[in-house]
Amino acid sequence: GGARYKDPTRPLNARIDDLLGRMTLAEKIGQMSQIEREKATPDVINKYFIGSVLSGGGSVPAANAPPEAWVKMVNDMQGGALSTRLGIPMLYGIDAVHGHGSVYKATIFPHNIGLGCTRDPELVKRIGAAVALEVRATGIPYIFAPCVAVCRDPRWGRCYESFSEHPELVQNMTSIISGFQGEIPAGGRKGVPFVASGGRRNVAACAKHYVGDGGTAGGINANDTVATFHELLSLHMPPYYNAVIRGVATVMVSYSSFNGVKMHANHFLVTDFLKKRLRFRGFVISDYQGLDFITTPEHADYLLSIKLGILAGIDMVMIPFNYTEFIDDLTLLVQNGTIPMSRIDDAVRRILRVKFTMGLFENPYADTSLAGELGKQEHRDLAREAVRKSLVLLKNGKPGDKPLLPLPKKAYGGSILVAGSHADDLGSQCGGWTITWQGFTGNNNLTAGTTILDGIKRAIEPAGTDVVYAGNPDADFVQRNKARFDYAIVVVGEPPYAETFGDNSNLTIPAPGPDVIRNVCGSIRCVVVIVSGRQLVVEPYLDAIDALVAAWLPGTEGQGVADVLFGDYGFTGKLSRTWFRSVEQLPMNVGDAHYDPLFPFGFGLETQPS
Ligand SMILES: OC[C@@H]1[C@@H](O)[C@H](O)[C@@H](O)c2nc(-c3ccccc3)cn21
Repeated sequence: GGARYKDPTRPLNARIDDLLGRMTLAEKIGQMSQIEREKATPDVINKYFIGSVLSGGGSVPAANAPPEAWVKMVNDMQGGALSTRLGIPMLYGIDAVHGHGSVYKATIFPHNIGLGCTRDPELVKRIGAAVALEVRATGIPYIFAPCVAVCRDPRWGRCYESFSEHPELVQNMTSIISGFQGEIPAGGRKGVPFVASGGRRNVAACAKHYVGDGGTAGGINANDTVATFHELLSLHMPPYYNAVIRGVATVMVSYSSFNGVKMHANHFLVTDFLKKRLRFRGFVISDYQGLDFITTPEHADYLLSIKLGILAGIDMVMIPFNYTEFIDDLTLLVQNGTIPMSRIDDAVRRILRVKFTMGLFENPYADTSLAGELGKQEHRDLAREAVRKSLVLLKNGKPGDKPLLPLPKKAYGGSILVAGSHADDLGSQCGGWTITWQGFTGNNNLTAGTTILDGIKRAIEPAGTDVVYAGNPDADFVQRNKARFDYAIVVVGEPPYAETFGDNSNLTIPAPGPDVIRNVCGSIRCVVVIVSGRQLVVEPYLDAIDALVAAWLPGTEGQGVADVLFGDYGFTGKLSRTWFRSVEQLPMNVGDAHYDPLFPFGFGLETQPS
C-alpha cells in the first residue's frame, strides 16, 4: 500500500523516520520555513516546500472577513502543500492571545494580566478550549499563545500579556495550554507534544517567549535580562516546566537577551536546557525576523544570523518575507558543512512530530462546520464571567464613609453620571492584538462587543433614572449639574498598544483622565474604573476617589464590569501584580526585601452580591 508515513496506524516514530528518510535537503529546509500569508500563494508553498504560514498581527484575508473566507484561504494554501512530491501538510499559525484577536466578531477575552487576577486556572482552561474552537472556526490549527512571561516591570509594553509578576501564578495559568490543546488523557505520556481530538476542535499551542522576556532591564522591550542563572530559573523558567509537562507543542524564542547573549543565539538555553534538560520534544520557533535581530544592525549578516540561530536549536524560522534568501543561505550553510545535517534532521523530526501528533496528515483541510463557534454567545458569557472575576476592587468608600459599591440600580436624585473616554470605547477596552497589531480606539464596526457604558445602561432600571454620559466633563459642567447626580462612574485609562509601542517610563494616567477624575470626584461621589494594560500612577488622586476598580483590558464583554459594579456579582479579583506608589520604586515585586506598595500583590476588596 501507500508509503508508511501516510499510515496513521503505524507508530509515530516509524512514520517520522520513514518520511524523513525520503526527504531532500530542499524539502527539509522548506519544513523549517514559516512565511507570512501575504507571500504564501499555493505556488510558492508548492515550489519551496513551505512547511508553515502565519498571520502577523492584523494580517487578514479581507477586512471583516467571515470564517468561510479564512477557511478558503487556509485550504487554498494547503492545496499547494499537499500537491508537493511528499504531500506534507502546511501548518498555519496566528496570534490568538486573548481570543482570536485578528478576526472580525471573535470573542475577545480579558488579556492575561486580568486572567491572573481571577486566580481561577479552571476558568482559564475553559477559555483556552473556547478560543481553540473559535480559531478552528476559521480553519487554523496553531496559535502563538500563551505568553508565559513573568513581567517584573510594568514599564514593559507587553506586561498585559503576562499573567503575573509571580512565577507560581503564571505556572497555575498554564492550564490554558490544556484548554487550547486538550488535556493529556489519564495515563498518557506527559512531556511530549499533545493535541487532542485528531486536531478538529483543539489547536497546537506555543509557550512564549523563551526565556526571560518579562525580566528585561527597565522593562525595555526585547532588551537585556540581566540576572544570575538561579534568578532566571526561579523567576522566568518555571512556567516552561509546566508547559512541557502539559505537552505544549511549540516554544517561541524571545527577542530579548540573557546577560547580553541573544536568546535567538543561545545554544545553552535552547538546546542544552530546554531540549535536553527539560526534554522538550516539540519544535522551537523563532520570533518574527528573530534571526535578523541577532546582529546589530538587524540583518547585517544574515548568514551569521542563520548559523547562530539554527545551531542554537531553533527548528522553524518565522522568516517571514524573504524566504528565498533564507532558503538559499541555509542550503549553503548545510552544503559547506557549517550546519550539520543532524541539526537539520532534529529540526525536521520535531516539526513532523507535531504535525503527525496533531492529526494534520489525516485532517489537513478545514471545513466551515465550526463557523458558528466564532463569537458564540456561550463564549461571550464565559468572557463576561472572566471579566467579572478579573476586576480588582482597590478602594470602597472613604474613611468613615459607608461603602459605595455595589451601586444602586436606581438613582433617587434622578440621574447618574458616567464620565471618561474609556466608558464608551470598545477598542480601548480590548487593547493591543485586536483586529490590528496595535489595536484600535473607538466603537467603529471593526468588531462586535459591549462597551462598559452599554453595560451600565442595561444594568440601570429604566424607570426614573437616566444615565448621563460625558466623555470629558469640565469643572463648570459638574458644578452646574452636580445636584442631579446620585453618583458618578469615571472610566479612564490607556490607549491600546503592543510591544515596544507600549514601553512607558512614567505610567501616568493619560490626559484628560486625571482632570476628569478631579472635576467629577471633587463634587460627586465617584467610582473610578481604570482600563489599562498595567498598574498606573493613582496615589495623587486616591483621597479624592470614593471607590477604585482596576479593570485591566476586559475585551468585548464590557457588561461584566457593570455586573460587579451593580452587585449582580461580588468582587473577588486579587492583584496579580504589585501596585506601586511611584515609578521611582520600580522594579518592585512581591518577595522583594524592600516592599512598600500602594496595594500589595494579592490585594483585592470583596463585596457580596446584592
Ligand atoms: O505575530 C507573530 C509574532 C508574535 O507571536 C510575537 O509574540 C511577537 O513578539 C511578534 N512581534 C511581531 C512583529 C514585530 C514587529 C513588526 C512586525 C511583527 C510578530 N510577532
